[in-house]
Amino acid sequence: MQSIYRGAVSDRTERTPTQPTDRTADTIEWTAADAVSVIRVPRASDDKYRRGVLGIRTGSNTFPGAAVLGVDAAARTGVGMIRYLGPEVPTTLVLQRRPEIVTAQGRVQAWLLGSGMDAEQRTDAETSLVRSALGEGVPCVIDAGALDLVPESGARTIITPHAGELASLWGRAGVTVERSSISDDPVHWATATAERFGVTVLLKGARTIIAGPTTSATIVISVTAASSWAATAGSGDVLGGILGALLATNAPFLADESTDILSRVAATAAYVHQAASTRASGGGPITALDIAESVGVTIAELLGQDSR
Ligand SMILES: NC(=O)C1=CN([C@@H]2O[C@H](COP(=O)(O)OP(=O)(O)OC[C@H]3O[C@@H](n4cnc5c(N)ncnc54)[C@H](O)[C@@H]3O)[C@@H](O)[C@H]2O)[C@@H](O)CC1
Ligand SMILES: Nc1ncnc2c1ncn2[C@@H]1O[C@H](COP(=O)(O)OP(=O)(O)O)[C@@H](O)[C@H]1O
Repeated sequence: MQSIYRGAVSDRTERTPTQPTDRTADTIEWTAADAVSVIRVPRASDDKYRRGVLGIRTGSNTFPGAAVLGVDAAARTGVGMIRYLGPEVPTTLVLQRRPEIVTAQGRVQAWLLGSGMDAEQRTDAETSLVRSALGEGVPCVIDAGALDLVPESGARTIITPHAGELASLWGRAGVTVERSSISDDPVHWATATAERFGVTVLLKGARTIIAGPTTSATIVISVTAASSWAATAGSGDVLGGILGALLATNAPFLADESTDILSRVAATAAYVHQAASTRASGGGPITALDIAESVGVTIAELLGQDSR
């Protein structure tokens, strides 16, 4: 497999990612080395803008915590800047937790949209702000309460539903499918969703499945959690932040729609999330914020293993 990063970013990313070996059926299990090949290490010539700016429209006055969790996770994944542009209550909480966050509008290289939103309660103004982000043409992550807008999204979109949210997405498209059917056959449903909606799908669960829209090069990737302590409220909001940051920092490489780059970035986010969960857990219970807080050191360990 040829690295799409060849000669592009840093010494670390100029190598060819490992050829995945753990194939079962048509699915590849993502490895630490695969994940490292997608993590962009800053260079001396970088500044905050060159590293990538992530725009985040998440949270609501009902679910402000989701915004805090996603922002914190994104910041710890390593991104040049985060612009958080949400309602008043989450904005206050985000700034209390992370004073580094910029709340002014401006250019971004990727968007994270929807965690902690409720599509039923979203105001027209909020909906049009999400639509406007989707229309900018930069890569987007669509989660939770913005998933109803997937039919309006562009090709460079990654959606991050759990099985229930995916069942609702199909229901809105006129196809009734039970949540349990999706959980029973996530590879089928992730693939079918990618084809039907023309987006990259990260279907969350104990075994997370990533599938891209149909091309001859399409691969289906799985990321299997080492334990299930991450099945806790807000854990998916943390994943959204990790993914958004990885998208923003990989923005220069995302223009080529003929590659599986979006799937690789999504798989890396799921890998970092499960590795951070494992590290934070140490075999015991964790909170979503524990996962976010262990992301930085988890990435450091992944990069360190790679250099040995
Ligand atoms: N701290 C926060 O602000 C959090 C916000 N969150 C946000 O909350 C929103 C809703 O996400 P969800 O995935 O929870 O919602 P969903 O609407 O996807 O799923 C709710 C489903 O769970 C079922 N359910 C509810 N309570 C149950 C119970 N006690 N036992 C069994 N089933 C039950 C409901 O019938 C429904 O089918 C999203 O926007 C999400 O991002 C969540 O991520 C949790 C943390
Ligand atoms: N049984 C499980 N074992 C391991 N990880 C899980 C399990 N169930 C869910 N997860 C992971 O936890 C996260 C849950 O996300 P989500 O369902 O969106 O929760 P929330 O909306 O509360 O943030 C996802 O990353 C998912 O892959």
